Amino acid sequence: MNTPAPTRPTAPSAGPADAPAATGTEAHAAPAVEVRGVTRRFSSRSGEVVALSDVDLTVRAGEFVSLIGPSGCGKSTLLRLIADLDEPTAGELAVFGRPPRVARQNHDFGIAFQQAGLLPWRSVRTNVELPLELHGAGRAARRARATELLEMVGLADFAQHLPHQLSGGMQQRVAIARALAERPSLLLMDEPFGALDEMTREHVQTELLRLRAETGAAVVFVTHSIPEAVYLSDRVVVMSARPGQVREVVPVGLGAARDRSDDVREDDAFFDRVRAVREALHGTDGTTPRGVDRR
Ligand SMILES: Nc1ncnc2c1ncn2[C@@H]1O[C@H](COP(=O)(O)OP(=O)(O)OP(=O)(O)O)[C@@H](O)[C@H]1O
Repeated sequence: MNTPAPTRPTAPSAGPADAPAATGTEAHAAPAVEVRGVTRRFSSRSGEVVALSDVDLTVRAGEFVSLIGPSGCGKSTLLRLIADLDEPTAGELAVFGRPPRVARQNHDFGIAFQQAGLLPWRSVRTNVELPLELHGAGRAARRARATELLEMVGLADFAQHLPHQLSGGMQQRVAIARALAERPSLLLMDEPFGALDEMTREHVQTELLRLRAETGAAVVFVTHSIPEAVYLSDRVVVMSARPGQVREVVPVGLGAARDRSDDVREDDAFFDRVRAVREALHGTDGTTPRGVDRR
């Protein structure tokens, strides 16, 4: 069961006009992601589910955008459409100006999901090398890139370990390193830190900000945590209960990712933005929707 559908949002604005300037190092003419009038219906024996209804969203190159909303409002569905793991019933999507399928073939994006999804029989190093191996990179190039990435995520000393010898947070860092292996200009992340304890989670959030500043990649990040969305993002896209629509877009403006230290979490500006996202989520009944975490 989901919370009752809220009233139709007033003028949801997720377009380029309100997006901050791209912060990435790589200049792209086209936005990282463009979603125009996207609807996704699922049919099953028990009837039809409208997961997304007429969604518009633009994510600029180098921008960090979080998607937050009640459980079942279509966040994962939207991410899967961007990643070419599914197709819309209506509407159009583009990744750097190209159809998602072409973007996938060009390795324009990397994906990290809640489960780190590492292959248990492969070492940390060879897990990170996997996408390069699948796409035909030579051994020396793979090794060099994996070494660089493991240093970047602070796991150079664990290259020979197997995944089960690492903590959950370390495994998630390996998954992020793997997602970055082919230098994607876009990272698609679906609750990547959802299974981590609070301290580890804050640590990997800070790490992700640093990596994002270093790589200049745009990020689309699905989360249930309001503070996580605020800490990480340039903008937070608040979605309504099913059928998922963009209810409101909250600009965060806590400064450039590379300058955002842990102390930001104690700032008045941070609490102010947390409150703004919470209010956008509340709907008409004043309660936090199911599946959204106030912590
Ligand atoms: N392959 C599918 N077949 C049928 N229904 C689906 C399918 N995928 C998603 N749905 C439905 O679409 C709706 C949106 O699902 P989705 O997983 O995108 O929501 P979500 O916002 O990511 O949820 P949560 O926050 O709980 O992870 C749900 O009602 C779900 O049951």
